Amino acid sequence: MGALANQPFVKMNGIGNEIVVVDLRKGAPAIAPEEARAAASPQGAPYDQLMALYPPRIAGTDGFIRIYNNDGSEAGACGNGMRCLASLVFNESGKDALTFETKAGILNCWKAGDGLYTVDMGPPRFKWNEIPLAEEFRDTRAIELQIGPIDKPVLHSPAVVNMGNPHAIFWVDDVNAYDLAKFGPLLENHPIFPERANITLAHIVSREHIVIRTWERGAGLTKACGSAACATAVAAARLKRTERKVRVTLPGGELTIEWRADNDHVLMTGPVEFEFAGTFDPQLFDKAPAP
Ligand SMILES: N[C@@H](CCC[C@H](N)C(=O)O)C(=O)O
Repeated sequence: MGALANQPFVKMNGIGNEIVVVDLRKGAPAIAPEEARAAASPQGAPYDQLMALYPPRIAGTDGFIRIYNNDGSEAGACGNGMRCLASLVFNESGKDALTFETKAGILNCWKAGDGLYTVDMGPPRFKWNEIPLAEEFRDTRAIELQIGPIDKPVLHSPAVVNMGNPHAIFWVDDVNAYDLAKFGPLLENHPIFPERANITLAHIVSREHIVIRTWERGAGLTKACGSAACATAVAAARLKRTERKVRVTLPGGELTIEWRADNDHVLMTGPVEFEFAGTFDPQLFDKAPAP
């Protein structure tokens, strides 16, 4: 028996990023890739990311979180999912601040008022081997990568950032003018990204406002990707094109992102929405398709 059969779940969204939260604090094995894929099927609870909450492994933390994409792969960070999961733990615990261990490190969350939640996503990483990239680039503010005809590229020179996950950001004038469903998978799986990458189109509207659309590694087109919003804000500020605090508009809503000058951490603030609660049918996992 795997981890998810008969397991209660909560379906939520973070500005349209489809999130399923599973509370495994009573103990359960790690979720196998085929189980994660079966859980995301139409007979399960279709999601972009599944957030699995395990008992704390480090004293002083509120739990250990593992994050799964709907293709069964594991993600390091998920900003929208963190807000959703934290909102549930805030409700049950009455606490004002929470600390979770994730693959991307220790993340703190707190209530920001007006139904908003802030997640401290930690510091961004910029070195080529931290993104990671397959070859050395000394300056990751714009790397040599393009798609389309060699003399007339459709997209080119992305900034790359690791924000718990690998991100590539292409600067454009209109995020809706590109077929991201076509270019996204090509770029996500480009050999320059040995661990694949999240692909974002970003339009800088002003020094305080950016509009983005993201093709997510392991999940495809989503209405919102919180870590992409963080990565984009950081990349734009690094190029001195924006302030360190910006409003980011995504297809599903808005986030406020602040790259702190004092400790280098990136703070993401936004809402969450509860949709429904359910229980995973064990038969779903009997029929789990082979990878
Ligand atoms: N939607 C998430 C990011 C999801 C992780 C990503 N697909 C990956 O595997 O890198 C967010 O809100 O940050």
